[in-house]
Order: sequence, then structure tokens, then C-alpha cells
Amino acid sequence: MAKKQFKAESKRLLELMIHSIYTHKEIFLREIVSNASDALDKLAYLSLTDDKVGMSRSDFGIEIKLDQGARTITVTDNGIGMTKEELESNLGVIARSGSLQFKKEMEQSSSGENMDIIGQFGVGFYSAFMVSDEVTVTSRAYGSDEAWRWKSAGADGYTVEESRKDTVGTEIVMKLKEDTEEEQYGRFLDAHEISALVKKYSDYIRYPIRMEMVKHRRKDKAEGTAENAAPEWETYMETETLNSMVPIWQRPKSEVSDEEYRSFYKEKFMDYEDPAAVITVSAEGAVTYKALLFVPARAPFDFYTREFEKGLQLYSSGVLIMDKCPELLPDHFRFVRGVVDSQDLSLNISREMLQHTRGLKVISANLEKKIKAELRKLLENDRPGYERFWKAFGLQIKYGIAAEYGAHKDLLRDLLLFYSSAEEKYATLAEYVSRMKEDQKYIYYAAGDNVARLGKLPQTERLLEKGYEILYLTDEVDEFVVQILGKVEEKELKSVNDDNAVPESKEEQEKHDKQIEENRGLLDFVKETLGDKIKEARVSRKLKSHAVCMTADGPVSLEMEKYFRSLPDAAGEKLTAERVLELNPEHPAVEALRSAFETDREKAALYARVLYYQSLLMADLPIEDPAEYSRLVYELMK
Ligand SMILES: Nc1ncnc2c1ncn2[C@@H]1O[C@H](COP(=O)(O)OP(=O)(O)OP(=O)(O)O)[C@@H](O)[C@H]1O
Repeated sequence: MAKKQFKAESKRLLELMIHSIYTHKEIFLREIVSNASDALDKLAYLSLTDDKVGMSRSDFGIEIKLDQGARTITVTDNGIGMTKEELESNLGVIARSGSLQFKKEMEQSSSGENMDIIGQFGVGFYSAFMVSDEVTVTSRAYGSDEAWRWKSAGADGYTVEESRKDTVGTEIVMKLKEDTEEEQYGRFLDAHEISALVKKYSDYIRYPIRMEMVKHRRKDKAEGTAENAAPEWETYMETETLNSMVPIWQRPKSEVSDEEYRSFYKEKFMDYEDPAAVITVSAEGAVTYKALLFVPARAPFDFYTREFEKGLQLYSSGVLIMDKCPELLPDHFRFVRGVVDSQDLSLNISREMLQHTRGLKVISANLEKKIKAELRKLLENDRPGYERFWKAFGLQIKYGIAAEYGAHKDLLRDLLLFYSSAEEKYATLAEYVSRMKEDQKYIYYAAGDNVARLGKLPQTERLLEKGYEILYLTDEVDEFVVQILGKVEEKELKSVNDDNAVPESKEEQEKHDKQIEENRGLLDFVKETLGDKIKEARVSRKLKSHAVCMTADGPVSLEMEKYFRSLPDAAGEKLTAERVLELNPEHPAVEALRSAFETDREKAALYARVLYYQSLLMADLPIEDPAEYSRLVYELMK
């Protein structure tokens, strides 16, 4: 029979498995058993809506058989099975999630020194090759009379041939490798070893995992045996269920260790980092359910893409109904992973119907509150942990505030962190407010690309000098968030660009009014020279060591304009900011402009243009005509 080749990337993964230097080879059993459990889930789910399956929950199970003579471990399930095509496509190429993730990680760590990663999350079926030199999979798919056998001795390919199997399901025979000095593969033929591995990794699997175990018992005394004769023992075989079948989320929190929660998370959701937070819920009342939720420590690579699917696993009395039920999670908490199990959702419910059940709404509203509370707890008790969370998912929280016209702002506001000028670290809005100076009316913010640049923005200088704290907003969505929030604890959020951002004394005000009066002609001239490039030229109230800065009037800020400009053309009309060029009349450069305005208008126009370009540069706005700008500078230097 012709051997078929594995796809290139599968082959590489397989080779890694075969030559794995990883010491926790024992995890192969967890992977094979969890695949069997998935297959049982699928058929159990089908049996809810399809009478033809003719099986009930108690009929499903997994069986493990050890054969010392043949050096084989056989794992059999009566789940959904695989057709010939499925055998080829599922076992011939790298499967989804876990294996792919694994492959990515391996590519990133080119030397393979990260081999420890292997055991931390699902590596799937291929892990069988860590301990076996031949794997045979015989399967009969539900609804089919045919059975097929897939066989492979490793990276050089596999065969698929017709076979026989009386019942629906899958049987996997792993022929163990010969023992070497480093590795005793033979230990996996020991029933006690296997039993311990099932307990360790697969205890919560909700189907019985059965195996024949050798047992010892005292023989009944034969008649006439002396009273004090030594008791006689006999051995016999008995099928034992190795796992407790109690899912971790059904166990009382006090009986589960943190380590158990963490390793459950890592195995189930294929992460190799511990979660940032674990949330357990046991609710009784309108809807009775248990939930076990996790906040991952970092965002999956596809988190901020359309491909990412949110949702929690939904079980109804222990039967998996849906792998990612989106209705259970609001968008702003879409990073949460976990499981919900409720006896109050009808088992016969179809997935479409499920979307409309009230029970789900109740659960989701409750979970939203719990997640919020847990994040607050993290913020209060473990600031570095929260800041790590914030780096991963803060953007999502901000989107949540900006979404739906601010419908969720009250829930999410006190989860926000912004970088602050005061302590050069993140601050919550409440922390900012608590530090506000007595005479301080506003919560100040500056928006731009990065903190370093914002700290040097001309218009922040006087505010900082007066000792006011400024929040530096560096995400595109930030200014939308600020607009939606409007006020925090009665304090208005104010851009440093705002014309009256800096509070003025009466004298300062009078001085300013006088400056406006004195410079009226000059301001008109600057506006005339620059034409449509600006809406207005204005005497600045906020500049100190700089001559000019660019700000904007109206609802569209300069940063928003940058954002709108970055959108694809299809995104509709581009909104532009109403630009205002602010001049500092006390600055020598502006004084030079003023005297040129009085004596040499051509020179004054040159100065005005140069200052305009300077303001664009400092605001990190594009210079429309860099060549012209350069020519102006040459002109100045003449
Ligand atoms: N016992 C089984 N019964 C039915 N199908 C199975 C069985 N074992 C494996 N499969 C099929 O083979 C596919 C590949 O399995 P594999 O373990 O490599 O990846 P996976 O389970 O999809 O993801 P992971 O990498 O997370 O384990 C499975 O998705 C499933 O469709």
C-alpha cells in the first residue's frame, strides 16, 4: 500500500515529537484521552437532538487496555468516530489551535531551548509519537458502516486502509518505543502508573475512563483449615473507573488548589502562562449555575483581529453544548476564557434557540459584574499584575467605553489607567482626582503618539510648571473615551490644547487682553499669509519657552484628525480639525516677526510660514510641502 506523506509543517512537528528531549512525555495520555472525550462530547450532543443515536449519557466511556507482551497501550472511545477523509485530514495535517500555537512558539524559539513549552498546552494527537514508534487508529464514524485504519511509524508517512469495527468510535493503539538509558517507556505498561496519570491529568473528564486492574483479595478459608493458619490471597481482574468525573468547576473552591486551577486553565485553553486572575462563581436563584473564568495574562496573537472569537464554553448538566458561546460575554470583557455549567438550560435546546433564552442573559449580566469586581480586586491588591493585564487588554476596555455611545462607561470607568506626568507611571482617574490641587478645576490630558513626545509639547509647559498633573493619552481611541466620559467626579476632562486650559489670575487676564489688542494687526497678517492652512492665528495663553504651537478649535482634535486620516478611503468623509496657530508674543522669534511686520512684509511672511511649519513639527503633523519648508529655512540663513 502506498504511503502518503505528511504535510511539511506536520512533518516538522512530528519530528520534534519523535526526537523530543522533553521530559514530561507522559502528557501523551492526557492528549489522547482529551481527544476521546471531545469525540464523546460530539456524539453526546448529537444524541440530544437525534433519536437515531440511540445512546444516553451513561453509555459513553473511554477504555484503556495495556498489553505487556505486545508493548501496546490501547485507548478506545465510543464517540463520534472519523470517516476515511477525516482520518486523513485530521491526522495527516497539523490540527488547529494547540498544534498551531505550538508550531508558532517553536519557530520563535529557534534553538528549541524552550522545549518545556511542549507540556504546557495541548500538542494533540502527535504527542503519541513521543512514546510510540507506531500508532494505529481504527475508527468508524457515526452513521457509517465502514471502518478505516490509519497507521504511521513516524515522519516518513502514513497509510489508510479499510478495516472492520463493530461499533462506532475510535481505537488508538500505541506501540511503545524500546526502553533506553534515559527513558523507560515500559513504565507506561504498568496499570498503576497509568491510573496515576489519569488521576493527575484527566480526573475531571466527564466520562468514565475505565481500565482492568489487578486486584488482590483474601481467599475464603477452606473447610477444616486451622483457625490460626496464615490467610491465603488470590489475584483477580476488575474494571475500575480511574477518574472522579467531577469537573473542577463543580468542586467547592476550598477544595481546589490554585495550582489545579492554573493547570486546568493552561491545558484547557492552551496557554503556557498562568492566568492573571481566576474567577469562580456558584450561583443559585433565578438560574442555578457554576462558572470558572480566567483572565489570561497576555492577549492571544489574534486578539485584536476579526478572527478572534469571544465566548465561554457552555455545559448543560455536564454536557458540552457550545464551545464558544458569545452571548455569555459582553464585548468589553471578550478576553475572558472559561466554562459555564447550568442545569437550568434545557438539554434539548438547539444552539440557535439558545441565543434567545433568558437564562443566558441572567448569567451573562451576573458574570459581567463578577469580572468587573475581580479586575477591581486585582487593581487594588496587585498593581503590577493589573498593569500587566492593562497592557494586554486595556485597549479593549477603552473600546468598551467608546462603544455604543458610552452605554458601558459607568461600569468600566474605574478600570481605566492612563500614563501620568506626575509620577511617570499609570494612574487611575480616581487617583488623579485625589491628587488634584486645591485650585485645580480640570483633569488635564494631552493626546499624541508617545509619552516622551507629549512631555515636551510646548502647550504643556506652563501647566507642568504650575504643578498640575497631565494624563498622557497615547492610544487612538483615547480622545473618544475622554469625550464619552466628559466628567469624572464632577471634574471636567480638559485638553492641554484648550484655549483656557491654564487658569489665569486677573492680572494675567488683563495682560492677555492687552496683548491681543497690541497684536491684532499681526494676527490678521499671519492668517492672511497662511490662508486656508489655519482657521485662526491667536495670542497664546499657555506658551512659555516656545514661540508657537498648533491647537484646534471644535470637536475634532488634531489627534482625531490624524486617526481619521489613517482610515481607508471607504470610511467616509474625513473629518479635519479647525487648526489654530498660537503665538507667544513674549518670545524673541515672535518679536522678530512683529518688527518685520512693521518694516518688511516679505520677510514677515517668510517668518510666519517658518513658524507655521515649526508648529506642525512639534505637533507631529505632516508637513504638506517639506521642500518649501527647506527653501524657507535656506532663505532665513542667507
Ligand atoms: N478519538 C478521536 N475521535 C474522533 N476524532 C478524533 C479523535 N482523536 C482525534 N480526532 C480528530 O483529530 C483532530 C486532530 O487532533 P489533535 O489532537 O491533533 O488536535 P485537536 O484536538 O484538534 O487540537 P489540540 O492540538 O488542541 O489537541 C481532532 O480535532 C479530531 O477531529
